Amino acid sequence: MQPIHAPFPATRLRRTRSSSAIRDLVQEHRVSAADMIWPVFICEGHGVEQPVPSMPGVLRRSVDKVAEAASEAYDLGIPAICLFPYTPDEGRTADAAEAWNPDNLSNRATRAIKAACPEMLVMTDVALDPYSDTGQDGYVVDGEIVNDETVAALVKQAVSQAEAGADIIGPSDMMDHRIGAIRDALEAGGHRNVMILSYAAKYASAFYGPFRDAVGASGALKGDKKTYQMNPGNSDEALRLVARDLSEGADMVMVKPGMPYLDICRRVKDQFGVPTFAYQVSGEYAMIMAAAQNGWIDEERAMVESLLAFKRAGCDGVLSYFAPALARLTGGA
Ligand SMILES: NCc1[nH]cc(CCC(=O)O)c1CC(=O)O
Repeated sequence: MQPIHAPFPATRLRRTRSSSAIRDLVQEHRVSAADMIWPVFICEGHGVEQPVPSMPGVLRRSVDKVAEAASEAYDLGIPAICLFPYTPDEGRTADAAEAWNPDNLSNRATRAIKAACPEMLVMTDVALDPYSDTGQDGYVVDGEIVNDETVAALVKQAVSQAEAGADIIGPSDMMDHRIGAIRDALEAGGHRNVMILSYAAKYASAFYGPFRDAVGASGALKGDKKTYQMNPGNSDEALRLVARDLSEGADMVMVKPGMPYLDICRRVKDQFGVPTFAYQVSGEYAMIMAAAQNGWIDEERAMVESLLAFKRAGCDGVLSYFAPALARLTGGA
């Protein structure tokens, strides 16, 4: 795009910045509750709301409390919530069988949210890390994260989530061919309208640290995730992953983390034109909150500015722990 540009003073670009009214009128991008998917942490118990120390303002909630919070969030204009279970070490096994238990924490929370607020879209996480004794997203055999055996387990996990009432399945594991395998199983099981939001371009990132505390995975994790999550030095590879996942039946795609990867968001949106999301992950949230709590930046302004960046980069929506705070600030959809 080449803007027509008359020489000064015919053109004074400050004219359209000269009052709040004109600034609002010419604003290109906006972010509101309607753009948000809210990630929440669930724990066992009743009436539990437990702060996550490395994520100020974020709680682990028991199923009853998560259902309550989901209804409140929907009333604030947030259309979707994404569930992450906290599993204590004793709940983790070599076969990760809890992942497809119809009564596991995630599936109980899905049913409770759907009962309390049927309109709220429930997104669930497909990966073995909350349930594996290694903290890895896949099975480990002789030190290798084995792909195909893991995919078979992920399919069982995804089907159990769909049966519990999940609207959006979010495979975050980065195994090859899991989207195709899950899509086939959903079709075969009659779950034709269950959507898949693929964590298509998920990087092996230092910014997941606080999340691993929140779900109890920090102590469990052995090694790193570099043989399946992406190398932060790559971007063409992200486009190949998105193309592959779309060809296997993903309805929507995600780039993760968010702020360090806005170039990837833009390339994905430009190249594919599909519903594109970014995950502003735990470490990004923690950085902003830590600086704000030290009085070094303004929390509200930094929050809005960081979320607006995703819209400008071409994202249709954002997964962010700031969702309720943004919704309260902007007054809903
Ligand atoms: N399947 C794991 C998973 N799903 C979402 C996150 C991170 C989210 C965040 O940091 O907010 C992770 C962490 C990881 O890959 O180790």
